[in-house]
Amino acid sequence: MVNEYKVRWILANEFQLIDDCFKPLSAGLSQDEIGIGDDGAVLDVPVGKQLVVVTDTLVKGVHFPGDAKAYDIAWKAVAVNLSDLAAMGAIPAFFSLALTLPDNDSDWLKEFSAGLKAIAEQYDIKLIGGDTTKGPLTITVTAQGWVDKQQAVLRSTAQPGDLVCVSNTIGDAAVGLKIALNTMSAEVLQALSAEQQSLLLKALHCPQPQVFIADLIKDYASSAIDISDGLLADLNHIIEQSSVKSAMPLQAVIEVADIPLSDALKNYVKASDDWSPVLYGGDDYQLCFTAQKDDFAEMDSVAELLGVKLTVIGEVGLAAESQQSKIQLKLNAKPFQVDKVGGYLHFS
Ligand SMILES: Nc1ncnc2c1ncn2[C@@H]1O[C@H](COP(=O)(O)OP(=O)(O)O)[C@@H](O)[C@H]1O
Ligand SMILES: Cc1ncc(C[n+]2csc(CCOP(=O)(O)OP(=O)(O)O)c2C)c(N)n1
Ligand SMILES: [Mg+2]
Repeated sequence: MVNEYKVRWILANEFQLIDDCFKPLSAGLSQDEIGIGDDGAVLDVPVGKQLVVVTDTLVKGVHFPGDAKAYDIAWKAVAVNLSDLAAMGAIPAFFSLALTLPDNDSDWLKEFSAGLKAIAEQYDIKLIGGDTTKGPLTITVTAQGWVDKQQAVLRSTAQPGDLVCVSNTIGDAAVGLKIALNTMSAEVLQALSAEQQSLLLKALHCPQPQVFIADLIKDYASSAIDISDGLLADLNHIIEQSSVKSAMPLQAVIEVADIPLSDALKNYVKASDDWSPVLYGGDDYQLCFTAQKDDFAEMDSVAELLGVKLTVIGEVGLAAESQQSKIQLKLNAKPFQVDKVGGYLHFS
């Protein structure tokens, strides 16, 4: 059945909205390609490459606070998708945008399209289409990228003896969320300078997807995942899927003290003795990957040239059959217990 509201919305606004806000982001396709304006986009696939397709949705109140800025919402909706592509070792090329809006607020849309433009320019990707409907604010982005044939990096190919590594720092966005939602005690908040608080909020609202190390991941990582649900939960996907694929019972032994923290997070952990944002906070959009020991030094030196810090936090090994958790945590070499291992769950 035709949705009356959608029809009204489309007739009144959609074409103007698309022309004004989104069509400019489609510029730069080749003469043979078709972007925004027809029933579908038509795109060339470079010779020798495979297409990698990812999609993620952001919902108001679930993925971002109700008072988040339109610019930041747009940035994050695209960033989380580029993060998935980077984890596959793929270079992003295009994205499409399914937008559900509660009303036609032109100031909000201008800000939203400025955020889209900023991230599209930063990572050289083109908007190739989408859909616009009326309803509770929800943004779904689908992104496409390329990887050399059969070189995509999977979650399921870690091997015993591999190092477990992460990019940059972990836990910033989860503590940023505590600041945004005002759920941190005044005492702990005092341990963070104003500048540190604003860096943590930036990590939450404007994550930097690790696009620039996608090629390195492709060339050196034995498996990879991006950290959206939390370090332990996402590493657990690598361990579980690699155990199935290799038909070996794998585990990861992680040294919590080696997990790279920003100065703000060091202050937070010191003041609160709470490791949960680091271990299962989520929203990091850093990469967690495994690599053979012999490959790490070379990979790390190239990453450094690209301005990305890589850190070894543990090692993959064989688990005892009786072992309950496939991730063993240590803090300064002593067994470290946490209340839960799970990360963010939508239906818990
Ligand atoms: N509604 C769905 N329909 C089909 N596949 C889905 C759906 N939701 C998730 N998936 C697939 O399940 C896998 C895991 O999804 P998810 O946990 O969202 O991964 P990520 O953290 O990388 O976004 C992915 O391959 C994803 O494409
Ligand atoms: C208002 C608000 N509450 C909670 C969070 C934390 N949060 C929401 S969803 C999520 C996990 C990532 O989202 P998901 O849809 O699971 O992404 P995917 O794993 O599919 O990439 C986290 C950490 C947030 N970012 N904003
Ligand atoms: Mg997803």
